[in-house]
Amino acid sequence: MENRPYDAQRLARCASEIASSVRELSARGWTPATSSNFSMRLDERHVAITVSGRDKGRLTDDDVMVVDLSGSAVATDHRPSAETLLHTQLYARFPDVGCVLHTHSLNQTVASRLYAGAGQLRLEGYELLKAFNGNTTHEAAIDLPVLPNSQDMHTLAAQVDALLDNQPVWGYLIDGHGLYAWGRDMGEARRHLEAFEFLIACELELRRLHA
Ligand SMILES: CSC[C@@H](O)[C@@H](O)C(=O)COP(=O)(O)O
Ligand SMILES: [Zn+2]
Repeated sequence: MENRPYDAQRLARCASEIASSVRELSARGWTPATSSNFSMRLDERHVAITVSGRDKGRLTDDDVMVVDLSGSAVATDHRPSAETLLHTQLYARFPDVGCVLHTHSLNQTVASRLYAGAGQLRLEGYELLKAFNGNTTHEAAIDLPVLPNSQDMHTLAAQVDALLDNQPVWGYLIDGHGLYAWGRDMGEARRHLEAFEFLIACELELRRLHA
């Protein structure tokens, strides 16, 4: 058996968890045209992440590879997600982060366009705010940041770093692009992702109704 610098059994479990979760999210239409990327922490130095360009609706365990915290591929010739740096920066900065999910749903993308000027979308007064750690009441508010898009990952990562310096957040939108959300494990990251998606949809619907 080859000697790998990470636990191969943990990789197998994470790859399976990522692939099945991603297929579910894809079935909801949140990952059009091969977009979106997903990862889980393997250990202090390694991350399991989706291979770049794969069809997320048909994702298999083999479409998940390993990178180190600088984003370099480990023990594989596969190319990691083009947005790997946006994942690894969270793992490097927060030892508690165990899973990062990035999707391109219609609601996320439309909201990112509408609120890019304001730089954030305020989510306030919703029972579902309790899906985020630390919130115990609907009488709360979360400002979901909206960052300018860039094809230069270092530019994007610098914007995210500045954001994380200023406030505790569980996710952010990128203008015309999509949503990043994370948590301590897949369950928590999905809860955050689904809560953001639902609350964003509520805000868009209220705008449509001019409420
Ligand atoms: C198919 S366009 C979307 C990509 O540019 C990117 O934003 C994305 O989410 C997926 O990139 P990937 O390299 O497959 O992880
Ligand atoms: Zn993307």
